[in-house]
Amino acid sequence: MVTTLRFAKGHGTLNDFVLLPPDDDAPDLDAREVTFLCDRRSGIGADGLIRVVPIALAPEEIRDDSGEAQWFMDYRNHDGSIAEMCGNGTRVFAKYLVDHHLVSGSEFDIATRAGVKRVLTVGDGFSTDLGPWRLTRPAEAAERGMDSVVQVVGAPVPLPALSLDLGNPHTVVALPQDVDLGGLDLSAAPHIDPHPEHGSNVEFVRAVEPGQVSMRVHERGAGETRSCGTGAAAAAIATWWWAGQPLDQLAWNVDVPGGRLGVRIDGDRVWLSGPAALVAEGTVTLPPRP
Ligand SMILES: N[C@@H](CCC[C@H](N)C(=O)O)C(=O)O
Repeated sequence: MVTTLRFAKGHGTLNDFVLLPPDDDAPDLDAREVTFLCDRRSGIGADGLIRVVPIALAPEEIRDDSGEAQWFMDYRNHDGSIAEMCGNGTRVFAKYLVDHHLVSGSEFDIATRAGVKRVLTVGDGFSTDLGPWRLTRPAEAAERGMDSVVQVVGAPVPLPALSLDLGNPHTVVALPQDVDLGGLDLSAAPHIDPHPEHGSNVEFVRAVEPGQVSMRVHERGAGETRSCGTGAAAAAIATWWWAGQPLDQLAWNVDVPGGRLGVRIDGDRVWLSGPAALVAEGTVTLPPRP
């Protein structure tokens, strides 16, 4: 049987996504089909895939916890694995909902596997309440500021890192001044010790000035990407944590290869803001199932 799907393509600071519009008849995609769609040569090409799912068709555990949300962001990584959350994805998802008149007003909720997220329209982009953040290993983080080490090609020695949970897992490395951020080789996954049970996104961060960092990221399930929204939030929170949590430094600019993201730390919650763009719509035919 030939399956043809409608799709849209979008990005947030060059973290790019294939979006599949609401479609009652669309089949559940397996990992092979997700990787086909995300492949940059044989498919459309993207860091991840987002299905736009009416809340009534979302899995029961998502529906039960969906509050006012009318839409579920079903997120898959480039390799077909499921991720709990995608910060840049929430803005591109919001852009799709707004442009297709699927929501009204300038504030609305979207359901994700990491809970309901409120999105606000701001300027030419969106701001998302990513919700609560937490230190993955608070005792070690409080005592030493670090809880793991990361080995990466381009750094001479393993580098201390801090693990954070933003709904999805992050390991943030503060780059020493003598290691060049641009010189790191992120073509292979950095090695984390101890290895997180469910894997981790890994952010390499250079503090530029108070309230500003530069970052590169290796994403779980996708490899190096030009941006990661939850990663930017983790990078800002970790840098703020290492600085002693100063109350006059709650707003951060995070520069990534794909542009600039804003992060605002609000107690145990965190907000992410930035642009979102839709660049194409079309149809695509899936390879036949074996
Ligand atoms: N790019 C995203 C994060 C996508 C999921 C991540 N790769 C994971 O597996 O947790 C973002 O903008 O947050």
